[in-house]
Amino acid sequence: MEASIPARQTLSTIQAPTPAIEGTPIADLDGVHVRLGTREVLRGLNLSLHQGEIFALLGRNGTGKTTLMRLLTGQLRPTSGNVRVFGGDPGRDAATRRMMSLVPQDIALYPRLTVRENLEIMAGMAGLSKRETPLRVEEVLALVQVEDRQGDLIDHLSGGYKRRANIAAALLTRPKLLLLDEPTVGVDVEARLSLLRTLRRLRDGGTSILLTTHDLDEARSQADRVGILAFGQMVEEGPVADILRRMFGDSREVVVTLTREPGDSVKSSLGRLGLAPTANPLEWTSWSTGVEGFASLPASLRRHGIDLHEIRVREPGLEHVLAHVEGGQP
Ligand SMILES: Nc1ncnc2c1ncn2[C@@H]1O[C@H](COP(=O)(O)OP(=O)(O)OP(=O)(O)O)[C@@H](O)[C@H]1O
Repeated sequence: MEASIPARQTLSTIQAPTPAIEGTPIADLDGVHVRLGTREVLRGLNLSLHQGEIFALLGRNGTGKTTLMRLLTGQLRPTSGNVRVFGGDPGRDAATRRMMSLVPQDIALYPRLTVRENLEIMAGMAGLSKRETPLRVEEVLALVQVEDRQGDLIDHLSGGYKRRANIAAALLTRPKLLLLDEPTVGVDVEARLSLLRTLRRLRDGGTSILLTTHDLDEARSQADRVGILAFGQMVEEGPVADILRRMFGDSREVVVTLTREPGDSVKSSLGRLGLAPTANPLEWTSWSTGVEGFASLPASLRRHGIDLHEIRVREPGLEHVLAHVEGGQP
């Protein structure tokens, strides 16, 4: 069996340089370092965001995704390095900050007021005039499709509707860059699809969207580009298909499921056949670039007296990318 890829070291050596990315940059982070307390959270991070794209920021808990958002919104200044958004410094320029909105993970609305009342108050706080407020409120209610619930108290809304109302508030100022911290966490499938449709509509209208998510399927299906944050840097960045091609080429993961947990001698045999253990003691994996690589595997396992329950071939996905980059050295 061919087990060529992806031992971590092998992968690092086959990675090609990131190809040039098209699109008008609207935000640039250049060599950004951030120290919080004794921790160096970001260590020379580089990132460009483009106009009219959905960019999904991925990475384990605590890797600095929220920190990066706070840099973009100017709530946090870098310890060193440069942050430019729409040509300005968000830490210094109020005009730059007004061009973007952050949708936090927590619902930032008054629970005992209706959706409409919340939006009217937020419009006033954002500096919209009394004359333009009603029209803009109507527009954002329509954009996030909460018109039918505008008279309900926030407290009485489901999680999905609360999220939509939260996004509606962020859209009052017509931001050119919308940042969302885990927008779909804890909402049901229907609400999630509706939220994602809203984001795509905004993107198609020219808004740039940066969102954080731990949902890899969502990132793959919705984002024009993803960025993977690990060890204080953007370790991978680009369209998912490009990252997968660059990292895995034609390789596919072969997953072997055994009928029972292997003992030491069977484990040695599996290792000799090029299979590596996974977190599930019944599952062993290898990588192969062609059918020939695994077609003979069932017979080989039988010869070693190993009972096979199932053999599957999997396309590489973002979970493989994350496992690879997060297993690297800081
Ligand atoms: N004020 C602070 N002082 C010290 N450390 C901090 C401070 N704020 C955040 N941190 C640490 O910085 C790191 C990055 O935090 P951040 O919230 O940006 O991570 P994250 O990727 O958004 O995490 P999650 O996925 O859990 O939301 C974490 O280890 C966090 O504990």
